[in-house]
Amino acid sequence: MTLRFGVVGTGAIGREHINRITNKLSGGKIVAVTDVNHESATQTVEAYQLDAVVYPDDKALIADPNVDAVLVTSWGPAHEETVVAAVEAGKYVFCEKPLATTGEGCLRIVEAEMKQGKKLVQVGFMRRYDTGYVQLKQAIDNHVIGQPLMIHAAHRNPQVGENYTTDMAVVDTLVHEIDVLHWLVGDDYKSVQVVFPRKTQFAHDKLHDPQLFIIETQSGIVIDVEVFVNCKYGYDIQCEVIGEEGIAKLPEFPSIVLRKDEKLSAGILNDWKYRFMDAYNIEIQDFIDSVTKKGEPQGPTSWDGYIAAVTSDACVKAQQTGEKELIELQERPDFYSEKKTQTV
Ligand SMILES: NC(=O)c1ccc[n+]([C@@H]2O[C@H](COP(=O)([O-])OP(=O)(O)OC[C@H]3O[C@@H](n4cnc5c(N)ncnc54)[C@H](O)[C@@H]3O)[C@@H](O)[C@H]2O)c1
Ligand SMILES: O[C@H]1[C@H](O)[C@@H](O)[C@H](O)[C@@H](O)[C@H]1O
Repeated sequence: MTLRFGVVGTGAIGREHINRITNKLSGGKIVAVTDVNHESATQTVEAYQLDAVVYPDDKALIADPNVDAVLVTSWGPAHEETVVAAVEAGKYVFCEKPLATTGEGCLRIVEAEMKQGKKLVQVGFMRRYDTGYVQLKQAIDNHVIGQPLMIHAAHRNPQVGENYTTDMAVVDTLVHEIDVLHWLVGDDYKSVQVVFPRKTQFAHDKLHDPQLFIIETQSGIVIDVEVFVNCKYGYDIQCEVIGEEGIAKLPEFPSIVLRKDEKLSAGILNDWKYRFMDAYNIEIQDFIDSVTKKGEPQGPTSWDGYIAAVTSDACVKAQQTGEKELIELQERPDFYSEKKTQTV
């Protein structure tokens, strides 16, 4: 069976996903597209030579009986409305982060999905599909390093644009660690505190950069994540889990090692698109395969989207108050229980 996708939002990542579904992966086909910028949608159909209908809006696209799954790659604030409408129409959804910009918005999606009686939604937290993170999780799950006690992580971008503000360090950047780290250790978050070190001269007025987030889990694991989005030297993702019996570290992105001009050197990437290229391919292939073969996506769920939204809210609040803020989640419905939710 071919999974027929309708795409809402033909910007940067929308086009990347269209390209991978059309030219790299198997079992999926783009049959419809829409974008508030109509020209972007028509140009995308031309550029990728798609046999796809261009719809005026998401409602018309969702109503197309040829659309089995809706790929939501519009701006974050538009996600909730599209996802709820698609789920109510019984369509599968692959939604880029954020699932919705608030915890309440995510809960509305959760309710709509539970009403349908089966999982329809996968959230685009691609790091769970990155080989390095998968290996880290295996080491933790197989007790190779004993109980995890601490995690040191860093999320560094070479630079960001003028429109990137202090809160975006959470909702745009830290959100990846928020998702992947609780999955890694199988624990829920309890609290967060933010420390602002001396500001780099390369950050513009509306951005405090770098920032240090100290997050505690329910079982007492302490996680520190440095978010530094004008680090200059490259795109760099670090994660080290300190356990009772050893330490497990995320592998470096592969690079040849040069011996030249009296120097020993290895390359560092400068763009997130390359760092997680394989993970994006694997996550969308997994969505296609699990929906077509098992009738349900098996990746990050709407509940994971909810956890990320509530945690993001607490992190932004902690940025503003300077206090330790509690991360208070509602009880996980049985529908999303860990046993029922297969992990990658
Ligand atoms: N998983 C990741 O690593 C990752 C990476 C980049 C972006 N993202 C997420 O993907 C989403 C899109 O990011 P982007 O970089 O492609 O942005 P973008 O601005 O390049 O593209 C967004 C597109 O959505 C369109 N759009 C906005 N509202 C719409 C609506 N209501 N209906 C239809 N079209 C609409 C815009 O016109 C634009 O073409 C964001 O939520 C972003 O956070 C995730
Ligand atoms: O939207 C991007 C993307 O999510 C990247 O993975 C992250 O490193 C960037 O900080 C963010 O701006």
